[in-house]
Amino acid sequence: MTVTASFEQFSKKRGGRFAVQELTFDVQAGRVVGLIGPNGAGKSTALAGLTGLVEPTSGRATVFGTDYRSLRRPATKVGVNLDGMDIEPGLTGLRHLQICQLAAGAERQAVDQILEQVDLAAEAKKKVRDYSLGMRQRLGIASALIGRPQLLVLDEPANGLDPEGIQWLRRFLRDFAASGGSALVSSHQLMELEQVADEVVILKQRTLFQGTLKEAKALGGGSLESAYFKILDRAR
Ligand SMILES: Nc1ncnc2c1ncn2[C@@H]1O[C@H](COP(=O)(O)OP(=O)(O)OP(=O)(O)O)[C@@H](O)[C@H]1O
Repeated sequence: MTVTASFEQFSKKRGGRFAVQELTFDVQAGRVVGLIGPNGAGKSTALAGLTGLVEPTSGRATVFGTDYRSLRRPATKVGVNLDGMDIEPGLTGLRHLQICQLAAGAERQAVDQILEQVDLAAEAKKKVRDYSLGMRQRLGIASALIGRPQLLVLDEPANGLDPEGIQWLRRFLRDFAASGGSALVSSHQLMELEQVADEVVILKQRTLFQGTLKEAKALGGGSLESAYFKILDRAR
């Protein structure tokens, strides 16, 4: 199995205390891994560490066996959409994606293909300020896809999506994994994650659980949500 992302004893102190402590797990090709935990658990910090936006205090987080920052054309390997990666509201969706395409060194035709893929072709010439939250979310995913990466790192991708959008995201992630891609996805939407993840990591500064979705659900009598609350309760 090919490991596409790896945390090895990854720890990060923020504001004098550990936001994440000794996080260790791998993401393998063809797998969707869900990263869950309460607000402030360190999920965004872990994803930022993986994508070179924060330096670990100790340990490592790597993609394809190396630091994200040392990848030559990172967007062709790893597609990233994190919280706070705001899109300039005065640009059209099309223009935003063209800029991403140039920055990624991707082919020009990728822009139209990916707009189709995320169902935004009809709204591509609208300004981002006139997009709904769900449309902005899909544009963010489009930006992550522009370099045709093999690994996706997505922070709360289901936020703001309507039921159709959620269904689209689920199908998209399953197809992406079926074609050999992998994804590390943080989410608060446990019911949603239950539909899409192969593996689950529950984080609250430290790892409280890691295993397959099946193992997690078994702990909660068949429900990821019940397992999640049980595991958090035990850790109190
Ligand atoms: N730039 C920062 N400076 C100082 N502390 C920070 C910073 N960013 C995050 N933190 C702290 O690190 C901890 C983890 O935050 P983080 O955003 O990684 O959690 P999260 O699991 O993504 O939360 P949420 O689900 O609310 O998005 C929190 O205690 C937070 O206050």
